[in-house]
Amino acid sequence: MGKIIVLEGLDKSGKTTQARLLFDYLNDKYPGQIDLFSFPDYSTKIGEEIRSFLDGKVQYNPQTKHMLLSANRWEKKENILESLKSGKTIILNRYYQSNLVYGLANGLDFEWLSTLDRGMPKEDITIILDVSPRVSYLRSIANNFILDEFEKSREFLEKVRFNYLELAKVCNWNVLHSENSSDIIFKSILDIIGEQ
Ligand SMILES: Nc1ncnc2c1ncn2[C@@H]1O[C@H](COP(=O)(O)OP(=O)(O)O)[C@@H](O)[C@H]1O
Ligand SMILES: Cc1cn([C@H]2C[C@H](O)[C@@H](COP(=O)(O)OP(=O)(O)O)O2)c(=O)[nH]c1=O
Repeated sequence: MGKIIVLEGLDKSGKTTQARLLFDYLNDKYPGQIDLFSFPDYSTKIGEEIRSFLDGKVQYNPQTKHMLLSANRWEKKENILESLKSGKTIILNRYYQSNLVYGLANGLDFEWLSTLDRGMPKEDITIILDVSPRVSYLRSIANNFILDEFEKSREFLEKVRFNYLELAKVCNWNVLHSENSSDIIFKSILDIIGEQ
């Protein structure tokens, strides 16, 4: 395969669930040939800083937040390139697309946001798991999740969803209705990546 597949969507849209299912499925089919990366990667120093502002423990202006979110990907550039060089397929649970849609919703400029990730490996396929902010919220409270700074406002999540759907039209992103069961969504993902 040797592809970069990006899973995107609102918080609690099912990205982690589907990334795991896809990893297990592909890794069975192509043993040792699949890597999975998630962003934000909270395990690094920059990741810890991201966790702190998402938890409201430190305050930054939107530019600084989105620069840190981008820097967190640059930290992983060599790891991603290494995987690609060895011919592996990479599944990304969020990538630069998150910074575009959330950054726009935070009032930042599209070109400025795009530049932050310019030079990072380009994806082959982007799949947006589309759910309404209401479903995102209901899944959060059903699981007693604590809402982070970006998840607290329904109006903000409406903007993020709008941005996903608008950018999907011009950026060739696949939009998948994701309020169905995990099984149905997973089958559609396999269809999109041509692995059915
Ligand atoms: N298709 C689905 N239908 C109902 N609940 C789901 C579905 N997919 C995931 N969930 C649940 O929603 C919550 C968020 O899922 P998760 O995969 O962690 O989303 P994300 O990574 O996008 O935040 C979890 O509790 C998960 O079990
Ligand atoms: C990776 C990334 C995430 N985000 C936002 C989306 C989410 O609201 C928030 C945290 O990501 P999230 O996927 O919700 O992390 P977790 O599920 O582990 O809590 O950061 C950006 O704005 N830009 C980015 O580049």
